[in-house]
Amino acid sequence: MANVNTTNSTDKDQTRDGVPGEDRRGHEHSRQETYDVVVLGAGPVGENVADRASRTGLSVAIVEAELAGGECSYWACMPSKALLRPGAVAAAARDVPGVSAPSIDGAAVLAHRDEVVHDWDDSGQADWIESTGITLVRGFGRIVAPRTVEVEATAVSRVEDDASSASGDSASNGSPSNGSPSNGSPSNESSADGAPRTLVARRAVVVATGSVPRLPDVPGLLRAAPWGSREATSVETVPASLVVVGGGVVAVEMADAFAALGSHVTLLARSGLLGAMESFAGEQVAESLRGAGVDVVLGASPSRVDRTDGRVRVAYDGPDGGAVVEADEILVATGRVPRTTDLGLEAAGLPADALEDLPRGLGVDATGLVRGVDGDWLYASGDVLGSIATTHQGKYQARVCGDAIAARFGTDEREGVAAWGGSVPAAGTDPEPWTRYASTADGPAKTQVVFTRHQVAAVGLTAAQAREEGLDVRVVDVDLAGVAGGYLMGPSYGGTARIVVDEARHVIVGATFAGPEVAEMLHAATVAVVGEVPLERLWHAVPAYPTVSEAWLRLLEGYGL
Ligand SMILES: Cc1cc2nc3c(=O)[nH]c(=O)nc-3n(C[C@H](O)[C@H](O)[C@H](O)COP(=O)(O)OP(=O)(O)OC[C@H]3O[C@@H](n4cnc5c(N)ncnc54)[C@H](O)[C@@H]3O)c2cc1C
Ligand SMILES: NC(=O)c1ccc[n+]([C@@H]2O[C@H](COP(=O)([O-])OP(=O)(O)OC[C@H]3O[C@@H](n4cnc5c(N)ncnc54)[C@H](O)[C@@H]3O)[C@@H](O)[C@H]2O)c1
Repeated sequence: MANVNTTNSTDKDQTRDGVPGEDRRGHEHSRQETYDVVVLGAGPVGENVADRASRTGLSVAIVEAELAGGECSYWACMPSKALLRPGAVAAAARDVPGVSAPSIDGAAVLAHRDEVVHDWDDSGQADWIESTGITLVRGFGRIVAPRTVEVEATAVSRVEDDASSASGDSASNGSPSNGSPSNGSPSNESSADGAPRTLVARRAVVVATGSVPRLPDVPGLLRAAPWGSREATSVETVPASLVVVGGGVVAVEMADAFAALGSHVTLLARSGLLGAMESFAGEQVAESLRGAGVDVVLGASPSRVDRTDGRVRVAYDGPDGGAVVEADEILVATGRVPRTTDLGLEAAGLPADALEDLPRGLGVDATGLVRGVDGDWLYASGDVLGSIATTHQGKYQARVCGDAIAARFGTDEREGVAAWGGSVPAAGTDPEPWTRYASTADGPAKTQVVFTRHQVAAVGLTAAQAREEGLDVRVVDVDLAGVAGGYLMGPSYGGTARIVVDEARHVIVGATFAGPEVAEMLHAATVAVVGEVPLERLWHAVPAYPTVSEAWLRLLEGYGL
């Protein structure tokens, strides 16, 4: 068991701040180092927390078991979008009169994907981390006592084991997480002799360990070597045929990408597509996928999977009594679960109900502080919370969490921070919504874009969700084909824009856009929702002619303004 260094606050103990020390007390082979903050997981969320927390003079270590930059950079957001873009561009070009038929070179697309993920080499990310003064510790971290993390060198296999079955998923992205991916050949291994390192956090430990795919319990599935999203996004040879199981974001995006790359894709969804969004979104994406040659089977649940002679056979119950579909590969995209196992959270002093809830994620307040832990030293952000699983919302939580830690424990003045938002609330005190240290937007203003060629971009509540919350809402829809900017995109351009208006306040509480290239329409709606801009004021925001954004004019006219 690691020796817990109980030094507090500003003590400069045997190990210098943030610098690996020579202290070997208590553990036979363990090195003990003391930092103010230890972050578990260097995905986009962990990196952002670490960056923010370090800005008021706190020493910060970040522990990463695989690649700095996380799932998003190497196996999720970035490679998936690199695989999706060619199909969308080709479809858009096909719709413009006078443009010769575009073709897709699969090998070139995969080569570009390799560039986007920096050949799974995270040295750029590692360099960025080190350049900020944060210490990157390579290895698998586990909480062994309050404020104490032990880091084991055998990191890569442990996280893969955790993802088990289908595969682990992770991704990276932008600023902190914008650089290059890594390759799991650590530059900062947990210790030269392979012995665990013990990291003591004087102030806070932040769990940002992400999520892993969830596999349904279907007979024969595991033996059929199914793909998870990692296998799909890192594919080296495009299969001639692919069965995709699931109707969520991963399923529709990957079905679209592989269809564009030349696979014959069958998508089996147990209900409609994109069930968490407005129903027209899933219906239009299904139609678009069918147009791209995908066999979309709705109401289909796999009952048995077999692989023989390299071919996968998937029997499913569904329309007309079900059927069997055959393909070269099967991708399972049936959701993700927070990565909370084997993190030693039992040693963290979580209350019994929180321990029971761990498979569903860690419960935090609006600053990211885990509820019910003595001493208020445990924080969490991102996919591991089990609430929202997108990089941008995770990074938003991370900015709030990192800033709250920096403000609660830091010593240096942080330029710019005092200028807005006031003082940080005491640990355990809920901050006021929409104030500096509250991740309020996670509820009423969360955003998501689905990057299929017929995109879906949504913010806030669907009409059904708003009604469930007891709001008196009015819904306005506009056909994007009727907007001059839409017509100019191409004769077959079409889609839908919807706003959900809270009639009591005359503000938009939700908006959804479905159609080619609508992603960039989203932020205007997000600003309207977060700003609670009254419709009568929004009326003065004049969209330029002839852009697809003129849909806003039609939406307000549809409302009666
Ligand atoms: C196919 C796919 C496509 C996606 N596309 C998008 C998109 O376009 N846009 C979007 O916003 N979101 C997208 N997402 C979601 C996005 O990838 C996640 O929301 C995001 O990666 C979450 O970031 P995170 O830092 O919480 O977790 P992760 O990115 O999973 O990072 C967690 C990190 O912690 C490390 N780790 C775990 N346990 C330990 C441990 N014990 N010790 C040390 N390190 C540990 C892992 O190795 C990993 O690097 C996509 C997801 C998938 C699967
Ligand atoms: N563009 C993006 O922002 C993006 C892209 C990909 C993934 N992500 C994130 O990654 C997360 C995971 O994506 P996902 O698509 O795996 O999950 P999801 O929750 O979006 O969809 C899961 C799908 O699997 C189905 N399903 C669940 N259990 C099943 C079972 N036992 N049998 C058959 N079907 C079953 C559900 O009905 C649903 O259609 C999401 O939270 C998403 O936000 C985001």
